[in-house]
Amino acid sequence: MTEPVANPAADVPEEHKRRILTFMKRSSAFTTSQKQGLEQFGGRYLLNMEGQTFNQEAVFGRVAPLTVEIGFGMGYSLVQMAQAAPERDFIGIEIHPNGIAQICFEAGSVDLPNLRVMDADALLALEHFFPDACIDTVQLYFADPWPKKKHHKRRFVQTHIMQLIRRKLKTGGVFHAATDWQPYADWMLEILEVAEGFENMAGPGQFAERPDFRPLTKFENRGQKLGHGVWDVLYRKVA
Ligand SMILES: C[S@@+](CC[C@H](N)C(=O)[O-])C[C@H]1O[C@@H](n2cnc3c(N)ncnc32)[C@H](O)[C@@H]1O
Repeated sequence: MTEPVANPAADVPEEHKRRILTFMKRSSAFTTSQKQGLEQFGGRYLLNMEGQTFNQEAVFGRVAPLTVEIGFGMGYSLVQMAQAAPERDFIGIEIHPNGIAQICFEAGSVDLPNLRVMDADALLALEHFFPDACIDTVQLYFADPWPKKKHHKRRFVQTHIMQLIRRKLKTGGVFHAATDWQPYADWMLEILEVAEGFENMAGPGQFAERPDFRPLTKFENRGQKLGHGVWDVLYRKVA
């Protein structure tokens, strides 16, 4: 997997400049479907977190098990997951404008009722938008591995971020991550094995079997073509 390429023209909001970011903001011209995605379906699928607190009943018209995906990329696999699990609600969080527009198009094209999307840094969304103990699953698939040592601080899986996720998960809720970058897989295992309030669902020190419910993502597919392996970790919040 390659590191994201910096786009000097991309605008970085002031509040992001002072924090360690887990992403590099980049964007390209919208395709016709991406334009259509925002124009036709943005109103239905985009959630605005400004001054708001998440209320599942108000957003989805029901209370159902809730999955939040951090960094869904173009969103194809998240749409597939939501289609395959109509009994659950899904919220995808992404900062890549093309991905946000694309997922609106994909979801709108199949009239998907159980998905919403946030154009936000997931760390800010988790901290400010979601109440504590409201999420059943947080998933993080093929997150940027930030392979250089000086960038390890930008990896999403960090001890303090796992405690933020723990706070937002219900007891019994699950954190699920997958990566095709072995050093990041080892890094995640090392952090999660000692993370307070979590237990490894695969057994101490073990990676999990690839679960059937996780569709092949765009980056997983890319990794497979490069001959990379894939590592899943599944941790349950126990307290
Ligand atoms: C390597 S891509 C993987 C995309 C997708 N999950 C896949 O497997 O194809 C990682 C994505 O995470 C997004 N991302 C990274 N940090 C994020 C954050 N703090 N909030 C929202 N999205 C983030 C990036 O914009 C990027 O699209």
